[in-house]
Amino acid sequence: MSYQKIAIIGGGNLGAAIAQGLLKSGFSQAADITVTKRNTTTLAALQRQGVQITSDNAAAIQGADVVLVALKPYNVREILTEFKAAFNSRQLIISVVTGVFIDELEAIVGHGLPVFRAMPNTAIAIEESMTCICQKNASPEQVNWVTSLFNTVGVAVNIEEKLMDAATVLGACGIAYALRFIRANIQGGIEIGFDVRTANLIAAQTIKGAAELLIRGGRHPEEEIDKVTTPKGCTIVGLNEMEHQGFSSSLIKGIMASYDKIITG
Ligand SMILES: NC(=O)C1=CN([C@@H]2O[C@H](COP(=O)(O)OP(=O)(O)OC[C@H]3O[C@@H](n4cnc5c(N)ncnc54)[C@H](OP(=O)(O)O)[C@@H]3O)[C@@H](O)[C@H]2O)C=CC1
Ligand SMILES: O=C(O)[C@@H]1CCC=N1
Repeated sequence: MSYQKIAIIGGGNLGAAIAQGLLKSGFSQAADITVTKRNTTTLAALQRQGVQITSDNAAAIQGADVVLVALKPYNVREILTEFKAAFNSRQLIISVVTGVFIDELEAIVGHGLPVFRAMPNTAIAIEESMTCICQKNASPEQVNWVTSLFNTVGVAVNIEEKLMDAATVLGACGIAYALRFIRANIQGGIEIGFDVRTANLIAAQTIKGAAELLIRGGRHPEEEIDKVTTPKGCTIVGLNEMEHQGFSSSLIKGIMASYDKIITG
């Protein structure tokens, strides 16, 4: 089993970020990565690093051991169907497309190929993705290979396909939610006296530290919150005011709205 040549079909925000992560981590050599897109001008930076950039999906798929599909949900079926003749029985397919089931992809690419769905996030560009993976038709070796790919560019976890939509909301959309939380901290920080650059640094590093406390310590957030909330102190006053304003509730409702959008289309 040799999976060296990777074709990323759809080099947009996520496809390009995956190529960057594969390069940066050393998982792939630039010459082994091909990225496709109709307007290739936006991929000049990858091209300068030696990645093959093309609009020729058929050639990219034919030359690949692994075809990683990063197209939009609304045109993925049509595009894969157009190029279905380019797939062969030795390939492995990975789709990062939201809401498109393995059975649908399998029916298009044929050959009984191992088909994976992966849900990374844009932090894959800096090897810090959280990636949820599920699969069909794959051997344990193939599962290990795909898992190790995503572990190289962050942290990977294997889940059941029925949880992929939830993984999309929590892990992939979650990047935007976390960044909006950081932005709100910056806005508050400016109001209490910091310039934007300093507020940005303090907010981002503080949130990174909070996340690391959970990841390294394996703890529940409330255990760490208890260590910060001095009785009669300023933290609990701030927290309670945030909750009076619906902080946790608004986040949970946002997560549910996002999930409903995937389910209902
Ligand atoms: N962005 C994110 O954070 C995440 C996205 N996803 C999923 O990943 C997928 C991609 O999302 P995202 O990268 O944000 O979307 P983008 O729109 O940025 O990327 C899709 C790319 O596909 C290209 N494309 C369109 N038609 C073709 C074609 N015929 N051949 C080759 N390329 C084509 C487009 O470029 P052009 O028009 O130049 O061809 C575009 O750059 C989606 O399914 C999304 O749900 C999953 C997790 C996170
Ligand atoms: O917003 C979206 O639909 C995509 C899926 C996950 C992140 N971005």
